[in-house]
Amino acid sequence: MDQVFIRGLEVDAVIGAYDWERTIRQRLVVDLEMGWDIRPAAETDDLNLALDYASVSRRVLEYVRASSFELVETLAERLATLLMSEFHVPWVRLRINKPGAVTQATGGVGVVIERGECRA
Ligand SMILES: Nc1nc2c(c(=O)[nH]1)N=C([C@H](O)[C@@H](O)CO)CN2
Repeated sequence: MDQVFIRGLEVDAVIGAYDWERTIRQRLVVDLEMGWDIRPAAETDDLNLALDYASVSRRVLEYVRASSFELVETLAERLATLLMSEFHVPWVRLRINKPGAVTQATGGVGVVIERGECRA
């Protein structure tokens, strides 16, 4: 299946399991790959038939900024559910990187999840 992607979406949120983390905002970086048949949009050159990466980005930023979960796992699951229900995305691969969490992990730490069905 075709994909629409968003890479390196940076947003600050309350996220963390420890008491000190509940009082600060920390940087998260979100990467999304979303299954989407791009042919209807390509054939008509019509944004209404495309999965609008700008709209998705705005919604994800709004949701993450307002969230305050302890685990990146919880945030990842909620975001996947949101994308599938609000944007009718049939399949999503989602990475949440919390780059400041482990100083020695220079590439960051976090989770990658895939949800939904990726039809061929
Ligand atoms: N698998 C996870 N491990 C850890 C998480 C998490 O969300 N998922 N969170 C923490 C702490 O909040 C950490 O980021 C503080 O530095 C530890 N491990």
